[in-house]
Amino acid sequence: MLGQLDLSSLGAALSLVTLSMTLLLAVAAWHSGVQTGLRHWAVGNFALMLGLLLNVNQELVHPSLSIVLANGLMTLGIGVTWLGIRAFKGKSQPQTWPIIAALLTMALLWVFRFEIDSFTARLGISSMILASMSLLCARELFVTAEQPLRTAFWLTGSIALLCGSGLIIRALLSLTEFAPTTAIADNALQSATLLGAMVAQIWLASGFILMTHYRTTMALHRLSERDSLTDTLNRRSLHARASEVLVKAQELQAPVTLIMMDADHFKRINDEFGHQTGDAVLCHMVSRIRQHLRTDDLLGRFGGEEFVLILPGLDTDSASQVAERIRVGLCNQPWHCESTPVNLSLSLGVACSVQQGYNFDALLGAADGALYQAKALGRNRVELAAEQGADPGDQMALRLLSQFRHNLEV
Ligand SMILES: Nc1nc2c(ncn2[C@@H]2O[C@H](COP(=O)(O)OP(=O)(O)OP(=O)(O)O)[C@@H](O)[C@H]2O)c(=O)[nH]1
Repeated sequence: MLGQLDLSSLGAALSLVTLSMTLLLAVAAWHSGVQTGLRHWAVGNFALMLGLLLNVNQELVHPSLSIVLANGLMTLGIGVTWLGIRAFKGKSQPQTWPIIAALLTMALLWVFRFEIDSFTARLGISSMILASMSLLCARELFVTAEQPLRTAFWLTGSIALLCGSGLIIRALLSLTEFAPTTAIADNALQSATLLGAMVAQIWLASGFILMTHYRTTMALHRLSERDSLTDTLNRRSLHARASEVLVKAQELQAPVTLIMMDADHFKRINDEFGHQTGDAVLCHMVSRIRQHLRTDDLLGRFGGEEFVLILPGLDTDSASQVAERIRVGLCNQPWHCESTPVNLSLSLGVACSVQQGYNFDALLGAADGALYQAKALGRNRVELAAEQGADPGDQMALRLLSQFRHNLEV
């Protein structure tokens, strides 16, 4: 059936599909902003389109020259696409490689046209070179990435792999009786190549757009979840994620501990060293805290210099040890502002679900009370939350004491 398809109609359809995909990628690249790779893919597709056009309309230029030029352009097109994948992944750009590959293809085809005229050799060589380029692209795409980006990477990689495999089969078939006698002869192998190229064009362009779309969506999601200065969870996402952790823990009847932390006398640091140093000290503080965390722990910024830590699976005793390690670690590793040490300490309040229950706000309130107690008792210390039902009058007295001490010390 494939052999009955009209090659020039297929060629025209392929040219139209390639042109459409090139335009689609060019429009996407135009508005791509910081997204790297799309411009390469648009340019690569353009070169590929010119190559395919020349290949199926050999009368446009001298037929023999046409085949040399067409394959050079197609090799260059896939090479630039490969550069685009590397740019998308933030890898180096060996710009000269696609040019060298294209020149090599043209030189070989020139030899097998003008020195030794062998159509079979030309078919085999061009198929093998294009197959190698496609497999190089596939290799760059089979990477471990966060979902859903990995799906887009692997989907596009699978298409590149299929293209490469198809071209290898084409090279092998060129040695058999399935080989066409000329490039423009209506033949099953030629029709299959053009149909395959058409489908691959659509899938590859869609794969690249999907990769860009998923990466943008993931970046936006991350921005909406994180505090821009410290890259910890913001208050809203901390609340949402902590609530999920608490629901799961309640089902399993496992403990969860919440630690509320507040930098001591942070206003002094701002006043003495400036706001910029204050910002750097906050980032330093977060990186020191992170040294003591496991992958499942959640760290969020609750207010200016106030942070909340959720420790799933830890009871009061184990969590207090973590809190103490964080406190001591920060005291021992001050931030340096032009070789002057900027000493910083933390007050921490610890509340565990075993005593306070699994409600986020209740845990937060209890840890906040313990934090005020730490502040009132002189700062740079860890305090445990009072048992549920403790006298609220005591809590109020502690807050007043803490404020009084703060006012005296400032
Ligand atoms: N540099 C910087 N400072 C901040 C940021 N957010 C809040 N602050 C400052 O943190 C300081 C907090 O001051 P206070 O609430 O008086 O608390 P404190 O000086 O740490 O005293 P205690 O908490 O009582 O030990 C204020 O000066 C805020 O301007 C920030 O993102 N960057």
